[in-house]
Amino acid sequence: MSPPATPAVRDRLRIAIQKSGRLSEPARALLASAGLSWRESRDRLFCYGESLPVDLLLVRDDDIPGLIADGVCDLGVVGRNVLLEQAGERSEAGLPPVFREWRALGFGGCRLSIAVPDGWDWQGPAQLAGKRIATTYPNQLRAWLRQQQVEADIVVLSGSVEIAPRLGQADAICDLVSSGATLAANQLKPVLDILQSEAVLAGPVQPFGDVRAELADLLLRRMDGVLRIRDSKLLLFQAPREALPQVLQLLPDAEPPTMCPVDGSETLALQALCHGAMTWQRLEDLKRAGARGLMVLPVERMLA
Ligand SMILES: Nc1ncnc2c1ncn2[C@@H]1O[C@H](COP(=O)(O)OP(=O)(O)OP(=O)(O)O)[C@@H](O)[C@H]1O
Ligand SMILES: O=P(O)(O)OC[C@H]1O[C@H](OP(=O)(O)OP(=O)(O)O)[C@H](O)[C@@H]1O
Ligand SMILES: [Mg+2]
Repeated sequence: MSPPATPAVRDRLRIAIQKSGRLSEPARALLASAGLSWRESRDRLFCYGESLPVDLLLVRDDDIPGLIADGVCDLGVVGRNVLLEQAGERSEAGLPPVFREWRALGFGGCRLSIAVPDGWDWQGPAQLAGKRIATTYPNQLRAWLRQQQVEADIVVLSGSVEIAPRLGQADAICDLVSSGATLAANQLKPVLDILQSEAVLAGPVQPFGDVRAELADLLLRRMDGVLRIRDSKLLLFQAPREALPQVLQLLPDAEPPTMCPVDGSETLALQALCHGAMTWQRLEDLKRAGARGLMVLPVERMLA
């Protein structure tokens, strides 16, 4: 691992995202929603920013924290699991922190979990004492074992961790779990989560000392706007004035609605920005409460 480089003065911001994999498309979609567009290079490893001086570097996700540490990239979209693992590696090596989580991005959700063979009668972490635990996340596992005051052997693997107990390489594992299907297919059960992970925007610990600070601020403000309304919907409908209390009770997650009378009648036309899920059940409840002509529209952007 190279020492942190003094960040070069640059007038463009460079963001690293996963080239291909789980975080690749959602990361691009999020950045595009924040108004970024790019001219793709032929090798598709570098995309030149057209709408703003913000370029993309397409890389393996594991390389992203190191690229930030080396000052090659300014920001990156990476799983919290990867970011913390590499932060742990630096800290074990006595190196100062150089990257950190700037924002949680709400996709790529998974857990880093301890899993044991189905047949184990799980009593708690003390049961792992003296056992071999296979993982690709040795730094987080080591820190967690230390916290639990449990001494166990960490077997570091580069992949296919779930098969280790069946191959006799380990007694338990510590790996990413989402649906749990991979564990089940390998006769393992999750017993403890040591990390809740999701994709994050990672950036340097030290603020940028040049024009990149303004660019990063602008990008963050836009991303926050996108994240805030990602699941929001604009609800349009009409309702008799007398039904208003019941209708509004069904919209606790809405911004104060805009209302206007329809042709001087006792009917109101309403427009409400709702941040929670707009399920069929909720629409049916609204209709029962007196709402008519309900229309649910997606919201693309919002400036606070
Ligand atoms: N089963 C899962 N469900 C949801 N998210 C996951 C799952 N597995 C991993 N992730 C998240 O997605 C990130 C990227 O996973 P992916 O499998 O695409 O990475 P990879 O195989 O290491 O890719 P690369 O080729 O870039 O190294 C993980 O670091 C984690 O944050
Ligand atoms: O709980 P689940 O929904 O089954 O997901 C968990 C699996 O997903 C990831 O593997 P991936 O499919 O990316 O394979 P890889 O680790 O070999 O890249 C992770 O390493 C687990 O093995
Ligand atoms: Mg990887």
